[in-house]
Amino acid sequence: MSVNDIPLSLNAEQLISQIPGVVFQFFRHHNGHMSIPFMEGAGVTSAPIDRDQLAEDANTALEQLTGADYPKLMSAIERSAQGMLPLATRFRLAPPGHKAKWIGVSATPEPMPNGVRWHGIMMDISDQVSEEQRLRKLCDTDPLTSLPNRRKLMVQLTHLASLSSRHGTPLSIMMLDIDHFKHINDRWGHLQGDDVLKRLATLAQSLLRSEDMIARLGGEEFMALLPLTPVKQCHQLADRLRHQIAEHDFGIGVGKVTLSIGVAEYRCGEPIASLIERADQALYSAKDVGRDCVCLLS
Ligand SMILES: Nc1nc2c(ncn2[C@@H]2O[C@H](COP(=O)(O)OP(=O)(O)OP(=O)(O)O)[C@@H](O)[C@H]2O)c(=O)[nH]1
Repeated sequence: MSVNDIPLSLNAEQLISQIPGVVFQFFRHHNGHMSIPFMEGAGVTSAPIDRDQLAEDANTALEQLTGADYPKLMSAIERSAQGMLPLATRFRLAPPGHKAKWIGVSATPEPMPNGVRWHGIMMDISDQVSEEQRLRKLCDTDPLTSLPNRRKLMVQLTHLASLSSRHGTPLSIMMLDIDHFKHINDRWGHLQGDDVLKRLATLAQSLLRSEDMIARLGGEEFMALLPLTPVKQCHQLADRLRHQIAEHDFGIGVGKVTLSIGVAEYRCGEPIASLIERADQALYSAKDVGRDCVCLLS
């Protein structure tokens, strides 16, 4: 008997109940009313689903989606309807008392006289999303200090500079470098040097606001981004940070770890490289005038 002779043991309905996902039909009326007239399958949520209710009205259920997921899903539906393009998006499903899951949706639109109808599938993609998040974190994080790395900082700086240009709001940066770090390594060993970097990262982060970002650029060099902060305030903050570091015992005695800091403020529309260059020059000046100080180039 060939493979083709083996009778199919499942009909379409039985098959759908076996797949790890949901097959659905979604309808959006021209007046905005939404419904899910057909939905079969499993594995998307362990919470009970009122299919009759969804067949009547899906608006109420969709409005329960968390955070930005509802507007994101609505705009994906709108784009798909406008261009008759495939719908492909994801959202979080967090029914009360049940584990939150990431659901991936993929559907094809079809114009109808009174609206648009989609046929598609939904699947639990929670494992895939947490793997993506783990890899993204790995790409963006300095492994020693757990601070954001240079790559993450440049993305954030680009974003903040564009906001600052658009709204005319201040943005300052600090370039920080540990003084004579080579001596610390030579005198107390590399492991102790690593420990200084880790403790300094934690301390500096605790002294900044949650909307600020401090990143490790590499070696003993760090950069902090301070949105909505004019350079005068940034200078004061840098000085406070410098003091706290100098007075802290990093396990090798008070006063053994000091920072030189260069500060600069973003000039509306300037290239990011030139802002960094000014902060860098200010840092060189701080080193030149004797270290353990903050410099600003006018
Ligand atoms: N422990 C440790 N040391 C590092 C790490 N990355 C870079 N270094 C060391 O940091 C030292 C930096 O030395 P330099 O560039 O001469 O700077 P410095 O000694 O701080 O001198 P100034 O910046 O001029 O005050 C070198 O000895 C590097 O080996 C790290 O991840 N861990």
